[in-house]
Amino acid sequence: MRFVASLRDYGFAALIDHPLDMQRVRRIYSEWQTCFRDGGAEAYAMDPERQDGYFSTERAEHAKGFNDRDFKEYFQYYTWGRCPDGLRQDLADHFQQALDVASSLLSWVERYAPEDVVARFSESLPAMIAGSQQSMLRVLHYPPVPEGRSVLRAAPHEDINLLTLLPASDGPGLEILQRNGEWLTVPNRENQVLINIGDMLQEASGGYFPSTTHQVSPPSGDDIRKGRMSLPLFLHPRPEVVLSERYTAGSYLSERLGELGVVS
Ligand SMILES: O=C(O)CCC(=O)C(=O)O
Ligand SMILES: [Fe+2]
Repeated sequence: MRFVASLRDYGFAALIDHPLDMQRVRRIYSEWQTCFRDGGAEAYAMDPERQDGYFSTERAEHAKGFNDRDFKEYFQYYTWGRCPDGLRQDLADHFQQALDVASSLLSWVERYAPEDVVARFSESLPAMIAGSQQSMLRVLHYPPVPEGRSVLRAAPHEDINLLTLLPASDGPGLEILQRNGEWLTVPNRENQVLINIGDMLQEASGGYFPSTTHQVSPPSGDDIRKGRMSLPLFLHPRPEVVLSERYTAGSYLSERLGELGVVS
């Protein structure tokens, strides 16, 4: 099946035909753009313990191994977390719909993975994320690049979680690192949804599914003064889920968050 083959080869796959409401995604972009611009998110400053809320450009993570923070601001939404009232419904609805899609995708991954890889999974992949309180939706805004400054929008990194669902952004910039060491620009088709493997699925599959390095490059040419919005959903297993002999999802996550400069 081509979807699973692409995940195996690239760590990424694109879905064109899917049930996600992309009109809602575009509405989320426009309403949150306003919220970030008006300072409405600032009342929800991120909680270092719980990790929900608003991360300003000063609080944003830096990729593992990088000292400079990415030039971005974002809001981390959890089903149990804080959110401005008027913006909650769309996030909650999108979260639920994307979670359902992700569950189906994970069952495909399992169906088309080789037997010896499936035998490693301590439970079925959809069951790992079912009822998890750790899955998180991130409303991301990359501000226009200030004149004369060179910034990283998202430095090269791998996602920590099991699987990520990334609906089309409102602008280009995403690139993935190919096995030949060259960056590949991912076409930003309006209604597509990208799926990528995170480190936890790489760990649980004994490396069969690669967690591919990706980055968001700064804009150039006419786009230089444009901001960019995106909306990744990071699917996390329940903390007690055994990923491998070395890690549970919980032990893995706390080790990795320490590396991102977002927990004290
Ligand atoms: O903004 C994007 O397109 C990708 C964001 C991303 O890779 C991340 O937040 O982990
Ligand atoms: Fe990422």
